[in-house]
Amino acid sequence: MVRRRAVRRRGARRLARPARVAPSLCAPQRRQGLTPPPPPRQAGPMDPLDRLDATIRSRRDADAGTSYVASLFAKGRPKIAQKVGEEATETVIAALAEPDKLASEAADLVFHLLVLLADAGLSLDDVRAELARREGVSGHVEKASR
Ligand SMILES: N=c1c2ncn([C@@H]3O[C@H](COP(=O)(O)OP(=O)(O)OP(=O)(O)O)[C@@H](O)[C@H]3O)c2ncn1[C@@H]1O[C@H](COP(=O)(O)O)[C@@H](O)[C@H]1O
Repeated sequence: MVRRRAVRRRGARRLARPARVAPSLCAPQRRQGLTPPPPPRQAGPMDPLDRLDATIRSRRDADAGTSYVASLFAKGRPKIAQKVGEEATETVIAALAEPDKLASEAADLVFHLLVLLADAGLSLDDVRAELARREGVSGHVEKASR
């Protein structure tokens, strides 16, 4: 009887302890990328991209003499689209020849792309929604289903 109670107590202690996974099982899993990714960073007013997107849309009726974004809107969509093309080319050149300039060129590209989206009445949220819709579907799988 005394022995059975001791066994029961040991069992309860074992249940109360958090489950441990041997480190030898964890490490290879992490290396193979099988552990879940960290939670996504929350977008919102503190995100520089969201702030930029809002600033760009707020320039729609601004003075083209004082606002570069307003001057782009005033020139029209073909000119904005041309700027996106130029910045994309500069980004590609940086990636291949001047990697230290890649982040800066990518910022120019994203900035002009946001202006183009705004001119077409779209925002970063529309791009987010499209990317969310695609989430988890491999490009290979999507292509094969066409
Ligand atoms: N992030 C940017 C940003 N990135 C790049 N640029 C401008 O984009 C322009 C690109 O220069 P280019 O020589 O390629 O183009 P360009 O001078 O128009 O020459 P052309 O194509 O006309 O020949 C430069 O004037 C850069 O300063 C930007 N201008 C503004 N912003 C952001 O937009 C906000 C609003 O800007 P304003 O509308 O000017 O108040 C700013 O507070 C910034 O946060």
